[in-house]
Amino acid sequence: MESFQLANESSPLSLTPNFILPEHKRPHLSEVKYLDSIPIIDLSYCDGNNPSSLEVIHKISKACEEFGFFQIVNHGVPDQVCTKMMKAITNFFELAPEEREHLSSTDNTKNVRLFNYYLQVDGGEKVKLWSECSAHPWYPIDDIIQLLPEKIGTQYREAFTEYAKEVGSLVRRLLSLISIGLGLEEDCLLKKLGEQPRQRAQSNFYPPCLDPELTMGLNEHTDLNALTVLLQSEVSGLQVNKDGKWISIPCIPNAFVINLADQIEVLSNGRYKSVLHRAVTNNVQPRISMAMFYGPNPETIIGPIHELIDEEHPPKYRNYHFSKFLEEFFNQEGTRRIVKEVFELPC
Ligand SMILES: O=C(O)CCC(=O)C(=O)O
Ligand SMILES: [Fe+2]
Repeated sequence: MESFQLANESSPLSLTPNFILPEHKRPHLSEVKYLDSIPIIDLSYCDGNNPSSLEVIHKISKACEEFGFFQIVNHGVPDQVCTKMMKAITNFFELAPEEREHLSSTDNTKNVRLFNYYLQVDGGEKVKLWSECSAHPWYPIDDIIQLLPEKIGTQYREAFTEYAKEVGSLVRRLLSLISIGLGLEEDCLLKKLGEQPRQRAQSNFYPPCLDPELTMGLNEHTDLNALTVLLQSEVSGLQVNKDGKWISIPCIPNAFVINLADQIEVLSNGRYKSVLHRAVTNNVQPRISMAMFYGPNPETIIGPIHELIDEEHPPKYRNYHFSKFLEEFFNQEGTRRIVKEVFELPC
């Protein structure tokens, strides 16, 4: 790949000191585990109340308790819909910097924006992360299309419209399987997350880096929404924290990585986990991922679901408007965010 230039920079990306993390923030790649990974769940025979569905629900429930993450195969989203989406994102990040720079903004209240994460390290200095991210809502798609150069606008519109429709159905299906796994009515989580959900897409581009040990693509974080459906290119880089150790997530063609985010941890009263994950860089190939975030509307009240509270399981979190959660999340920009903990009740 030719050298990459971040949209908000004036020269091609290189490993200058403002990208180099202090020792204790580095990925320490030699300590990462490559063998045990998150469960891979086949959704082929999972519809209605047949015995194989119950088995799948059980696997999902176990994965949600133990890992907060799983991959799904045979999920019903046609391969070509995913391929087209990946191609459109690739073309987007291949635009010349001057064709993307008008999208670049540090204002995190902007609906559509291109940005580069940073980490505030000791002494207040900002270290940039080795990635560029583009975020926009699922609907209306015109919010982003009108800002894209004509030559990729049509392609992006077609790819994303189809992709968002498919992922939307998949999310509803997953939310019902997860609800059943929690012993709830199948539409419980969908209803709790409410009308007009906050649905945002984020594509992440990680250019190759000369020394992946010195940089991070995305710093460790949990997702702030309820459920994330992640599509990744055929290059690994995603790592999930399990019992304090980082494990690498293998790339499986046409699979999705599903991760539970903070609002499901709260709704499930801590039974299902929203787990720390991060993306590391590599020195060979660029990597692309797209996260489809599904969360509540800012006006929605989130708190542990009544049916999941009893004497043995007292509420772990207080109820809050999701807007308060968002406010706290954005206030912690640049740090290793600790957001859901702010809403925890004393035990
Ligand atoms: O690139 C990845 O695999 C992870 C992306 C991610 O965690 C996110 O966008 O929240
Ligand atoms: Fe994430």
